[in-house]
Amino acid sequence: MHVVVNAATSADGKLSSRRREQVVISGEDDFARVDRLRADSDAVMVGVGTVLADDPHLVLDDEAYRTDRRENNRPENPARVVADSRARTPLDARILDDEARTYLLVSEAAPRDRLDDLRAHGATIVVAGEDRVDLPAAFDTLEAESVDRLMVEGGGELIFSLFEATLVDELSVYVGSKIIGGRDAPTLADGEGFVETFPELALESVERVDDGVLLRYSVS
Ligand SMILES: NC(=O)c1ccc[n+]([C@@H]2O[C@H](COP(=O)([O-])OP(=O)(O)OC[C@H]3O[C@@H](n4cnc5c(N)ncnc54)[C@H](O)[C@@H]3O)[C@@H](O)[C@H]2O)c1
Ligand SMILES: Nc1nc(=O)c(N)c(NC[C@H](O)[C@H](O)[C@H](O)COP(=O)(O)O)[nH]1
Repeated sequence: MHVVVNAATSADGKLSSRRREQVVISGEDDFARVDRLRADSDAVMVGVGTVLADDPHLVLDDEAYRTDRRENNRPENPARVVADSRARTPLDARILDDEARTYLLVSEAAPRDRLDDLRAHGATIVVAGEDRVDLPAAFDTLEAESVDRLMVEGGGELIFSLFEATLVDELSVYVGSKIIGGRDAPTLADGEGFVETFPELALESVERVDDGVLLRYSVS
């Protein structure tokens, strides 16, 4: 599976404020680029922290992309994937509507009755890992479901885990021209952090977009 991580950070590397509420960092052109990336993917993934903070919809904005996918015998929208160890996704989350298929990756620690409720709201449950989602195992299941190209939209906890598990092939970061600050504000890669060996990136391109900079890296 090819995994592309995309995120928008402030100039000081934050994904949002210390209140963990969504901050709009991208401009119009960057959001259009994100929509294109989604359209080119079989599935779009976030962590449950992002579902709880932003309630994202994760479907395509541009009708032309939907039409194009339909004409190519693909689902109108990419599937949605949430890493959600304890099945905390709210039953009224926007990702549970019927506009796209939604996979919830959970661990064995997720309460059974909660999983039944989420299934009844249309979710496809994938159990992988004892206490936390075992991402490599869950990705094998997604691959068996024809997810060959996965786009990850954050947040920082999930992105760190993906780098830790060496699952990332490409990273694009839009760096917007604002400062958010806050030692507890989420950054691009949170988690435990690396201390001895660090994932190395190869810078592929640098481009001015809106009022910021788009950095594209491949991961060796
Ligand atoms: N600017 C951006 O591009 C952008 C993108 C997405 C999110 N955000 C912001 O990021 C914040 C949310 O990020 P976050 O880091 O709190 O949450 P997150 O979205 O990274 O979700 C983390 C949660 O995922 C679950 N999870 C399950 N298995 C996991 C695993 N193996 N590794 C890691 N997590 C696993 C855990 O419950 C964990 O708490 C919000 O404030 C949101 O607004 C910004
Ligand atoms: N590219 C990008 N630029 C931003 O400035 C920003 N705040 C996000 N945040 C990502 C987060 O996951 C959002 O919640 C989804 O981008 C919302 O997606 P929807 O429009 O609801 O489909 N992403």
